[in-house]
Amino acid sequence: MTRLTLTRPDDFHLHLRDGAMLQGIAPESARDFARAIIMPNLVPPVVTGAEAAAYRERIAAALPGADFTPLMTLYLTEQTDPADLVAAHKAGIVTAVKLYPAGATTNSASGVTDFTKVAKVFEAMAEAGVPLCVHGEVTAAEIDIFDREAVFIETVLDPIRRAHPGLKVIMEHVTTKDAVDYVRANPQGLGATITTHHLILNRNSLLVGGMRPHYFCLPVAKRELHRQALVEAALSGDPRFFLGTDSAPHSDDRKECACCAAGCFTATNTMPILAQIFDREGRLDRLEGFTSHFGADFYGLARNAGTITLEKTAEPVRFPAKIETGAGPVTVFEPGFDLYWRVAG
Ligand SMILES: NC(=O)N[C@@H](CC(=O)O)C(=O)O
Ligand SMILES: [Zn+2]
Ligand SMILES: [Zn+2]
Repeated sequence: MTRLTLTRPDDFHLHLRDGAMLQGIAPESARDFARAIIMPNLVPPVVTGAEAAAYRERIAAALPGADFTPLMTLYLTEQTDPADLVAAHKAGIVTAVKLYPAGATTNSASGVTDFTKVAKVFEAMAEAGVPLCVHGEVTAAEIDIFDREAVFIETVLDPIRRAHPGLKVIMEHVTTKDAVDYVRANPQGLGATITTHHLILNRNSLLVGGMRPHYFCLPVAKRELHRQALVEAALSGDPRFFLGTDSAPHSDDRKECACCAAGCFTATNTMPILAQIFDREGRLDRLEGFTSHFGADFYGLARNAGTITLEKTAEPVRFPAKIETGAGPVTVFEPGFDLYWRVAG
């Protein structure tokens, strides 16, 4: 197959940042994607309905004339007001709520430390049908960074889901076989996003031959067997696994330094990379479900009406190495193999 027309895709996990960075990188997502779940980890974070509405306006202003709908999230804190959250959801301002364990990742200092303090918020969300997006890593210093997702599932996520069986949960950017198995074992109200880069990277990619800051993200890439489990889940056609790129731009000066920021920037070339991966595995027929149907279905959103067409090329396709922004250059994710797919329109 050399041409493939798909329902326009959605990105169910995206960082657009703010200010000059937002201006520079938002068009990279709006080109291929119709909608995206916008992460709220700004500095300071987006915690109220009013802040989400104002952020949505700034995103719209950065994308004049674009056919792109930002789906906003609130950053859950121990002070979150359930009434404000539910009202913002009812008003169509907020689509979901994001849980960051305090200190787990970039800009997560205001996250939750004591999960019993947000029980009332979870109750209100379950009642109103507001989904909870979860950054699933524990942060205790004694837990090895490669084990943090698996330990989170057992010690935090599973207890929350048992206490609030009506809560719809999305495990964001899953990186382990443990997470894939947990989703499969729990058919009710549980989904997971998979990123583009975690389908490609294992921990060797990050560390062998020198440290690669542009491959450093959180949760960190794991052993090869985990990457294989993610590829298998993404290609399986199981509708509980869908695309959330976690495209997370940082300017090069924040990546190429002694203590580099976590995040891979994949907005520019995600669709060609995914086409290549699905094609290589002989499963192009499953790409549309993963990128354009399953996430919308899980969130209870209508599927997009528009389409995009992907085209297979004879020669490798070149992408810009960097996107220049007013906040500095941002390096585009380099998959480590030639790409023979491009978005034709
Ligand atoms: N994924 C990352 O490595 N970084 C994200 C935060 C996140 O999604 O955890 C960011 O905001 O930069
Ligand atoms: Zn995260
Ligand atoms: Zn993220």
